[in-house]
Amino acid sequence: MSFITSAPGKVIIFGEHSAVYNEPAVAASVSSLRAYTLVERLPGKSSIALNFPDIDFSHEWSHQEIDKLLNSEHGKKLISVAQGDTKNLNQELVDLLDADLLSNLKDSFHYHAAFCFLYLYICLCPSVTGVAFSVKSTLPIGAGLGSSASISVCLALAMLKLGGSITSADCLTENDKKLVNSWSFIGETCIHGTPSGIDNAVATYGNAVLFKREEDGSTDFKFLEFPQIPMILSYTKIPRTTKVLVNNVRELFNTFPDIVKPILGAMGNLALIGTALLEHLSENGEENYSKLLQLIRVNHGLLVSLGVSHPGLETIKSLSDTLGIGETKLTGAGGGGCSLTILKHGIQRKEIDDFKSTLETQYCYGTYETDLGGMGCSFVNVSDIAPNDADLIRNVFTNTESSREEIDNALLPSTSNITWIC
Ligand SMILES: Nc1ncnc2c1ncn2[C@@H]1O[C@H](COP(=O)(O)OP(=O)(O)OP(=O)(O)O)[C@@H](O)[C@H]1O
Ligand SMILES: C[C@@](O)(CCO)CC(=O)[O-]
Ligand SMILES: [Mg+2]
Repeated sequence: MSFITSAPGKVIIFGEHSAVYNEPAVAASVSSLRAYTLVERLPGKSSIALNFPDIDFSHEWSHQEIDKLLNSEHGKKLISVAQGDTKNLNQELVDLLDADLLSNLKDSFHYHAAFCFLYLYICLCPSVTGVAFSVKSTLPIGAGLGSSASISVCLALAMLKLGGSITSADCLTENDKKLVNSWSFIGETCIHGTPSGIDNAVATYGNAVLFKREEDGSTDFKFLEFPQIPMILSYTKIPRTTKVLVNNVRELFNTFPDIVKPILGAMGNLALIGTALLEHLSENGEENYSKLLQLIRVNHGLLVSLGVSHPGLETIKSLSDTLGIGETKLTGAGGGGCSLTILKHGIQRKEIDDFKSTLETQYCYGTYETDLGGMGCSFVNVSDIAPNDADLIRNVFTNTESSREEIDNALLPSTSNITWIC
């Protein structure tokens, strides 16, 4: 029964934060940055173990601890209600998990990851015991590239398989992906409270989407096709959490609704106009491309007005302006984390390298060049991997120090020997 699940990170091109207020937004998966979850039997044990080496956290719940919850009348009732609701967390179940299974973790940095894991486990495969889940990711964590959504998708897919809701062997069906998307939304809700659902939708389906959350909590999205856009992702390494930033915007909204609503509405319009430009990027000579760049600048300005930028992000923006290489906006929740610079046409490699090396040497920031789009969630059975490769993979999951290159060589769709099922 050993298998691995995987899901990509994402870049929001237009509409972070406004997406939470039901405005349209555009995002694409990042093909080279992904999370992976290895699911294996725990020989001779009946506990449930989670191993999150990226955040230096592991935990094991005994069968007895979990059974106490599963066998109580109150617990059974709450679980059955929660199993039927993929829009909201069941607060009574959350309180029970907090009091019983998460009490030692409540105030720790690890709480939200453990909470996401446990809520999904209790809803999706509570009778499965004697299993270990190990999560490894090449995404920077808490950086705006959807690390929380990619682990939520990996865990939801793994647990839906273990619980028997997903049985497909050769490909994931539309219905399978719908289940993964719905339950990873619940995982995202555990981690950051009020997600729009855009990050988990992109991590589930891959590609690029125009996304909109509706008033009733349902979501609507359309896949977009556009050519690769030359871009650089810069990572300030300034930590922040999406939960806090989304809450800060909520407070601003509540204080000045008449001011903040039109800003969010402008972002939504910008995402729609940006979509039309992306879909016709190579038409009208340079006109559509330069309009796209203008919209990137406007979107960043609107995000600054909501208070979700950071001096570190402004450093990147001001360097890209000074060098005249393109337009920069923060991406994801902001407050640190990453920015996205879309390069002007005709920029030379040397100019890009100057930009990157200044950020890396003067500010110790990281940079990524990655294509957008590509495969969403996927899985592979360990029995279908050549024994040598399987050893390499186990190493990656057990060695807390494994580098991005080692993880990519062992697991990344484009560089490993694995045939992922998607
Ligand atoms: N590899 C990982 N291992 C364990 N937990 C992780 C991992 N990646 C993400 N997480 C969880 O997700 C949290 C970060 O999620 P958060 O939403 O704040 O940032 P993000 O998803 O990286 O950025 P954004 O939401 O702006 O795209 C971490 O604190 C942790 O709880
Ligand atoms: C800030 C936000 O809009 C994007 C985070 O990547 C939150 C969300 O949409 O869930
Ligand atoms: Mg997140």
